[in-house]
Amino acid sequence: MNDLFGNEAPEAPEREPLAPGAVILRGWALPLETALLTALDGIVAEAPFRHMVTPGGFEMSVAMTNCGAAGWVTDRRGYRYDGKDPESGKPWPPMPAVFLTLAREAADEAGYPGFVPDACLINRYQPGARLSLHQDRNERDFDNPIVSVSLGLAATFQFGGLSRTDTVRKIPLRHGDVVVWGGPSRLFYHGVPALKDGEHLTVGRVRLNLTFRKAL
Ligand SMILES: O=C(O)CCC(=O)C(=O)O
Ligand SMILES: [Fe+2]
Repeated sequence: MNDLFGNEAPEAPEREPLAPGAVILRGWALPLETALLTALDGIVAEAPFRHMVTPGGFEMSVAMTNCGAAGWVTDRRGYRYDGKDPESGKPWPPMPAVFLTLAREAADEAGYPGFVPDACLINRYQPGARLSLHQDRNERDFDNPIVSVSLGLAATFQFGGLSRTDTVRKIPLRHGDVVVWGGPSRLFYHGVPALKDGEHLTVGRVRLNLTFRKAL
């Protein structure tokens, strides 16, 4: 929206209810864009993106890395959180302050005050990459919400219910959007169908997604 002088006025981010306990905060991460992307570069320099293998032996199309005390990993042995990057044997890079602030403030805005994540899974979708319908359930307890930040190319987010066969809503997620789900929707099925090709002005030909969890 323009102000009286014809300048872009900073708008209050839109809050879009998604399901009981779940909300989309449109553009919530935009003010932190540069700080987030700079911090991400530092993480990826230490712990590069890699395509992990599912317990069933399939290579994931989404490339992943982590920061924080715990990182989500998958291999032939299963899905789990691990304090160390299996590629390097070293602890995952620490969670940057700007990540923590963003996650805490978004959770607070969504009605989950006091959220202190110890894990941030970083997903990189190149055109064609997808994440099939799943629940986030490798965390120790489900009292804390999931805070999910979208950067770069737009994607469709599928959000269903507690059962895999529940009706799935399809919501476009764009650069800077944040989705928070917890409470009654903490274990709702969700996924991302194949990413459409495109070019994002600052991020390039890719979508990045950060999911903040309290894993331990
Ligand atoms: O990329 C997304 O928007 C969702 C990511 C996700 O569900 C996950 O990493 O568990
Ligand atoms: Fe997920």
